[in-house]
Amino acid sequence: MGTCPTLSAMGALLWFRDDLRVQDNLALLAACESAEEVVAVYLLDEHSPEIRPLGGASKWWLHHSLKALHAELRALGIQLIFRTGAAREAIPALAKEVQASAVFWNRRYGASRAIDADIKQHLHHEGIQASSFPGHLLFEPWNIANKQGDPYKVFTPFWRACREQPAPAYPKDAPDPLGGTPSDFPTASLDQILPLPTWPHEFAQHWQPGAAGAYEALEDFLDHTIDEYADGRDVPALGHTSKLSPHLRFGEISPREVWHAVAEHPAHDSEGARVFLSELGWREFAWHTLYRHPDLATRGLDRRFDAMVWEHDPEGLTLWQQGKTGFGLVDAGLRELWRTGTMHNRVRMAAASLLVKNMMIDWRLGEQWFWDTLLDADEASNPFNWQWVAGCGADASPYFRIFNPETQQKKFDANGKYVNRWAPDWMAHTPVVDLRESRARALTAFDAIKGLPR
Ligand SMILES: Cc1cc2nc3c(=O)[nH]c(=O)nc-3n(C[C@H](O)[C@H](O)[C@H](O)COP(=O)(O)OP(=O)(O)OC[C@H]3O[C@@H](n4cnc5c(N)ncnc54)[C@H](O)[C@@H]3O)c2cc1C
Repeated sequence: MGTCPTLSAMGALLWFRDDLRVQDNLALLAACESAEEVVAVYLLDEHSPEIRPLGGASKWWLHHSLKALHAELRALGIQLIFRTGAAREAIPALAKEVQASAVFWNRRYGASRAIDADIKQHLHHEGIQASSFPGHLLFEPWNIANKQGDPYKVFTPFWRACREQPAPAYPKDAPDPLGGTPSDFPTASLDQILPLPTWPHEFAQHWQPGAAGAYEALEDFLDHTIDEYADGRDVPALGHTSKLSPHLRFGEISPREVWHAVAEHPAHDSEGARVFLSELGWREFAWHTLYRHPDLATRGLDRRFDAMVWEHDPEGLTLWQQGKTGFGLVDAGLRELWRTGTMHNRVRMAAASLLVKNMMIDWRLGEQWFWDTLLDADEASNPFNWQWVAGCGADASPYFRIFNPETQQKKFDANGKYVNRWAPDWMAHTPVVDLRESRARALTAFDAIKGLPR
């Protein structure tokens, strides 16, 4: 197509969002099957009110992930255009600019659904076909409900209901390359739309964004770790988890691919496989909860928590963010987070509990810090898990169950390997709270709201 200013009569626009892959990408397949020419776009939307602007760590990941996707699409004969703007205006305008006869995308499940619905309507009005496909979940949220047709509020029956569904669709291969060279529409550069943040010095030592990195992580997990997962997943120094979360977050691999890779593995009947799939179930539960509660990041599902009186403690928050709380496991986790863009799940729970329950700092402030620093931060799992720890979420840990960070350290890092790796100086910091007193204070605060309506 060379420098052709528009697509041919049967050209399609493919809109990438949280699905940065060519394998098992239903929108990409449909576009390639139905159109003679395809042009793709990634729109960085920081303007639409329904969109939560990405945190710094996520931008680092996204930059590298889009670079990898750009090359993969080129090999298929598809140009990936980079733009910025509010999607309601930018996508229909781009569809017109390239004279696309159809626009394809994979679904989103948070507040941004409203944007997609508006755009679909607008495009139809303009005589442009708009088609959406199952996105980054195993089961569409509207298909999982209890006998009364209500969404599940507790994980075990939710996951049982999911497992009773037909297995998630078998993953599809990438399409064959389209004939011809990719188009040459005007595009911003990746550096323009997503300049790399300067602070993540170490991320590249730990991560390889893009589908190749995702498949490597999956293979490594299946070859070496799945057998150890059930017991090892709770021990931060072992690293016996899949490290798939940022890859899943940006859709470089689909959960269907992960599901079927486990199902086909010789260990598919093992405890490790069962527990691992149920962790994918928690991811699913978080997204299904967001689907019903798009305000998950700002309001506790348990409305009693609207009345909770939190401490105003900016200094305490800073000490926590910097990993200087004087509690080894928590400090190690927060420094691991800053340096590598991740934190082990067990430590996330202990760190969040110290902030919310012992320090009595609003869970939303911790959630925002994780949003900015986690590479896997997503709009469902992050607030869902913060609410879980705080005691106001779905199937949450009750407010009165307060993690003791010292006991957690003794239990899950008995030899000190993890703490010494990330925060060897932790003892130099004065503990930010007295554990016994702060626990009593938290319980009193909960007593004050527990009689209110949920
Ligand atoms: C306070 C807090 C905040 C969190 N924020 C996020 C977040 O923003 N994004 C995120 O993906 N996970 C989040 N988690 C969940 C969990 O810590 C990470 O998914 C996990 O540590 C990622 O490592 P892994 O890929 O090696 O996980 P594995 O143990 O290998 O699990 C496999 C996959 O299951 C999913 N998963 C596992 N546990 C959970 C869970 N509790 N909730 C949702 N999905 C889960 C992830 O996609 C993960 O990649 C949070 C947990 C806590 C306690």
